[in-house]
Amino acid sequence: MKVLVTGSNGLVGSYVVKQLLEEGDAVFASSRSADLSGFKSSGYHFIQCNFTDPYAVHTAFERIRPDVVVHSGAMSKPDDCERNQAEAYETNMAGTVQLLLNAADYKSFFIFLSTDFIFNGKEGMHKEEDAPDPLSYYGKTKREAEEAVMEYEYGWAIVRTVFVYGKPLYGRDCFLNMIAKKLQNNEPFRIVNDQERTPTFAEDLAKGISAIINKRATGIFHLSGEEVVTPYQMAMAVAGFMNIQSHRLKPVSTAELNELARRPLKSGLDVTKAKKELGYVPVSFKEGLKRTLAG
Ligand SMILES: NC(=O)C1=CN([C@@H]2O[C@H](COP(=O)(O)OP(=O)(O)OC[C@H]3O[C@@H](n4cnc5c(N)ncnc54)[C@H](OP(=O)(O)O)[C@@H]3O)[C@@H](O)[C@H]2O)C=CC1
Ligand SMILES: Cc1cn([C@H]2C[C@H](O)[C@@H](COP(=O)(O)OP(=O)(O)O[C@H]3O[C@@H](C)C(=O)[C@@H](O)[C@H]3O)O2)c(=O)[nH]c1=O
Repeated sequence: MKVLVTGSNGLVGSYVVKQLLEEGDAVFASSRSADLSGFKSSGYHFIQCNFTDPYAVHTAFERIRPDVVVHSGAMSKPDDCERNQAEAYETNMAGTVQLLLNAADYKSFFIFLSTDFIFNGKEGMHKEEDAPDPLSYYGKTKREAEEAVMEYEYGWAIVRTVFVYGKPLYGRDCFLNMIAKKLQNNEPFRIVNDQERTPTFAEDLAKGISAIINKRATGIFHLSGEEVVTPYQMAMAVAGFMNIQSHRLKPVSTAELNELARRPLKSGLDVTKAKKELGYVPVSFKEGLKRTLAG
């Protein structure tokens, strides 16, 4: 099976590529910049492509003729999206439409990575059918892209996930590694403690996406962890794992942190459907943390 994975230089894309290679698929990894990975297997191919460029996307699809597209590429920093709204729309919405148009030519099965930030976070533990109400421009672009995906005729799945963490395969640190470095250097850092999340271990997410591909499961799926924690609680778990009692991490409120993009306060996702229909079994946060930070 030939799978095109966009966003392969990112945290999520890197784990999806790894998982699919392990399963023996022909993986066409794609990012805007040059390949960061060290993947060497014969099933691995890299295509540098800006998916907002219609000609580049057309050429890539002509070459690959993918059976499946996993669209993980995005402008994924909510504050950047708030600041540069035209670029965020072009990347997250128009780029997704460009990929959908080309995927239709090859009747590829299309999987789109979306986010808990499409919800307003008033209730928390959202189910797939809950009404979207994004608070940030990032969330709005992802929701509009979801709506475009739902119009696709040849089989689609939308995977919503939350605060993904895992040992970086390459590329930038995840939140947990970033906190570990602050602790090691005894740096001061203010961390929000009134936002609830169900953080997602990247390996679990990649396995869930693979199950969707193998079952050709269509519709919306929530794939995240099951435990509700705040970023400050996550950071304290890192300190506990590292056995550091004295540190300069400080809990703050959302109002005090005063980030540019509004974030949902209660944003956990309910994964009951994925457990039932995909056999999705996420690890505990404790286990995910251990596997992220261990040697
Ligand atoms: N990380 C998280 O906690 C969560 C992520 N998500 C969603 O999951 C997906 C992946 O997130 P994550 O891995 O963290 O993202 P990253 O920011 O780590 O990676 C983004 C990837 O997208 C690529 N990309 C961005 N713009 C373009 C473009 N115009 N053309 C081609 N490639 C582009 C980047 O390429 P390059 O680096 O080469 O520029 C990079 O490979 C996103 O859709 C995000 O919205 C949802 C919920 C939580
Ligand atoms: C920079 C900073 C962040 N934080 C918190 C806010 C946030 O909860 C967490 C991580 O910060 P980030 O800005 O990376 O994450 P943030 O953008 O809030 O997280 C989101 O990412 C996008 C892609 C999603 O779709 C969401 O699911 C979600 O995980 O750390 C602090 O507490 N203090 C700080 O100084």
